[in-house]
Amino acid sequence: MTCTIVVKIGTSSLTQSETGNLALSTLATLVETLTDLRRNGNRVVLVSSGAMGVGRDRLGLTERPRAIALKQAVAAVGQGRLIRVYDDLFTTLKQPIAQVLLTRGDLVQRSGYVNAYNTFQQLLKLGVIPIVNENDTVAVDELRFGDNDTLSALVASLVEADWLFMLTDVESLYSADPRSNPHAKPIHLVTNIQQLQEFQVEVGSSRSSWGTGGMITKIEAARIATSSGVRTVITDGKHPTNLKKILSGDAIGTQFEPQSRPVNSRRHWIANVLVPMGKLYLDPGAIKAIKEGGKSLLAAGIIRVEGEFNPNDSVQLCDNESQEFARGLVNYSSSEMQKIKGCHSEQIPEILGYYGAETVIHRDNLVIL
Ligand SMILES: Nc1ncnc2c1ncn2[C@@H]1O[C@H](COP(=O)(O)OP(=O)(O)O)[C@@H](O)[C@H]1O
Ligand SMILES: N[C@@H](CCC(=O)OP(=O)(O)O)C(=O)O
Repeated sequence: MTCTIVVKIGTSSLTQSETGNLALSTLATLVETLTDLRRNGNRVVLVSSGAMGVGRDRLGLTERPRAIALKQAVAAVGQGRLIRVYDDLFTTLKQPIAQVLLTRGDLVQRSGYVNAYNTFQQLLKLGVIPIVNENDTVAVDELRFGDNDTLSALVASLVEADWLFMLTDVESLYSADPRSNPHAKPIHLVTNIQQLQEFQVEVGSSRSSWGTGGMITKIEAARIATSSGVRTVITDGKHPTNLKKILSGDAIGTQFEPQSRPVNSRRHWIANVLVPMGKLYLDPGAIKAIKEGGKSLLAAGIIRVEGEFNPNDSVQLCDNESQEFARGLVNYSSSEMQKIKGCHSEQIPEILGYYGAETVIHRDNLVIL
């Protein structure tokens, strides 16, 4: 059976740890594997990190740049080089590729999201393998994905993938960071993300010298992807041929099973793509009505309002322990919300001086996390 496959490869797998040079044999094997998968009728997307690592190598920098302008300049140097190498390798096999550089800002407008969806569909229909990276050279902090693990999960859900593979420098997720804990045990199957608490998985802060995020962003990516119905695998990037074995049923790496009832595209966009601009703290009655009754949020249930936002912005809904349990699009600005919080809906016209929406967040614009 053919399927849609997104493969994310991290800097740690693309480069040699001792020299920082490109790991050419890994790249060549990856290119051969992806081309084979494509020729067998699958739709394939590659999310490749490496702009910073390759740019650093090209410029002979020995330390990770800290200044934003320098980071953006290094990424600009590296991205061109990286795509050139990919194009040379894929062209040897007569496989067309496309470069797709995205920032979160490109997807936060619903129209931008739909536009990106259409472009990916067209590329995949043409038999092209899109190679995606964050547009590091222009991305500003508030509108960055920040790491390619999150980007790959959002791309996987955007293209309605069946599989997301995150290739890294460890064979799987372990019960603890294997770099610092020699007794860490591999985890083979995660049926839902909450299980990681039961397994008492510790996520160390270590990451490869040019990687971003470490294991924590891979777990968050697995949460996003599985909630959209995408089966997710964390596995070793040094052996890309394992992708075929995993697709044929071998239990290699860590597999995260997709949720049986994935959220639809619009809800996924609200929950994972939009950047929340504020927080609403709710009373227990409102929390219960939303979580158990699937109801809209009314002003009466709001205890506290944080942040500055406008109508249609996304906000986080939190309980009194500051735990976020849902996200939604508001019908009122933060200054209006400060005035109407705790009030009954009938009082709103009198307080604000006009008739606004009856609900603060309509249930169609609310997603339980
Ligand atoms: N529980 C864990 N299981 C496996 N690896 C972990 C864990 N906690 C932390 N890590 C670290 O995460 C690193 C991989 O992340 P990163 O360097 O960002 O890779 P990449 O460049 O592939 O994105 C591993 O080298 C490992 O040291
Ligand atoms: N966009 C950045 C990659 C950021 C990132 O997530 O890196 P990694 O942890 O190596 O996957 C780059 O191309 O260098």
